[in-house]
Amino acid sequence: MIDNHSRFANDSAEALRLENVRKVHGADGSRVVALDGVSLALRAGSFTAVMGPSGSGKSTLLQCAAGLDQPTDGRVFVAGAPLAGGSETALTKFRRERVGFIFQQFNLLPMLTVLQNTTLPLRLAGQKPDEGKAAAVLARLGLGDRLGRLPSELSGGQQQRVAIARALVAEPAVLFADEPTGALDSRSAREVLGLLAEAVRRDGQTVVVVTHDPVAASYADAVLFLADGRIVDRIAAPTAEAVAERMTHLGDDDAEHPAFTAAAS
Ligand SMILES: Nc1ncnc2c1ncn2[C@@H]1O[C@H](COP(=O)(O)OP(=O)(O)OP(=O)(O)O)[C@@H](O)[C@H]1O
Repeated sequence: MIDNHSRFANDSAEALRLENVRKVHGADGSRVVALDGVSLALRAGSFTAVMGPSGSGKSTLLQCAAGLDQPTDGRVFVAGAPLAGGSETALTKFRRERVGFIFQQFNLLPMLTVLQNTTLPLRLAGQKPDEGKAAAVLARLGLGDRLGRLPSELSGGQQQRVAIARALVAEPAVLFADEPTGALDSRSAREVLGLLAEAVRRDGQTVVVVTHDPVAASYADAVLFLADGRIVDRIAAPTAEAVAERMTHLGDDDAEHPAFTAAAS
C-alpha cells in the first residue's frame, strides 16, 4: 500500500542508531540519569519492543530517538541522518520528515474527521495531501467506511488505527509507539499490534514500541530490556512467556552487567 522505505532505502539499511546516548533530567539535587549510555542499531524493516521496569528510561529513550527531546550526550541517527541539534524549528522539521509517533491516548483532533486527521501532518508540513493515498491507508486499516466520522464516533481501537494511518501516510523512516495498546481492550490491542506487524512485514516499515505487556512485545522481532537507563538484554523472536520470565528477573543482577550494545539483527 505504501512505498514506505523507498524514500530512505538508498541512504542506509539502518533505520535507527543511538551512540552512547545519555539523558540527565534536572540539575544538582534533583538530578536524574534517565539514560546512562545507550547504544543500539536497528535495521530498516525491523519491529523492536522496548521493555523495562517503571522509571527505567523507556519513554526517555523513545523521546530522544524520535527527536521529541534532545540527549544530554551521545548521538542519534535516523536513516543515516544525525538528529538536528539546536533550534526547535530544526527538530520539528527533522521529526516531520523522518519519524512517526503513536501515543497511548491516540492524540487525534476531535473537530477533524478521520480523513482530515490522517492528512493533517502533511498539511502542517506544507505538502498538498494526497487524499486518495490517505483513504487507501485507512481502508487497509479497516476504516474505509469511516472517513467522514469524528474521533468521538469511533471505538478506542478504531481511533488508534486512525493514529497509525496518520503516522504511516507520512512515510516515516521509523514509527515510534509509546504504550500504543495501553488504553485498549485485549482484542483491540491485538488488532492494533497485528496491523503494526503487517506494516513491518508487508511494507518494510521500521517500528519501535515501548510496552509493559509481554504479549504486545511478542509481536516484535526482538525485545530490548532497559534497567536503570541501560540496555541490559535482548531477546530475538520473543514469546510472551520468555519476555515475562525475563521481566521477572530484570534488575536481579543487571547492575553488574557492562553496557549492552543492541546491534541490528
Ligand atoms: N522531565 C523530567 N524531569 C525529571 N525527571 C524525569 C523527567 N522525565 C523522566 N524523568 C525521570 O527519568 C527516569 C526515567 O523516566 P521514563 O519516563 O523514561 O521511564 P519509563 O521507563 O518510561 O517509566 P514508565 O514505565 O513508568 O513510563 C525516571 O526516574 C523519571 O522520574
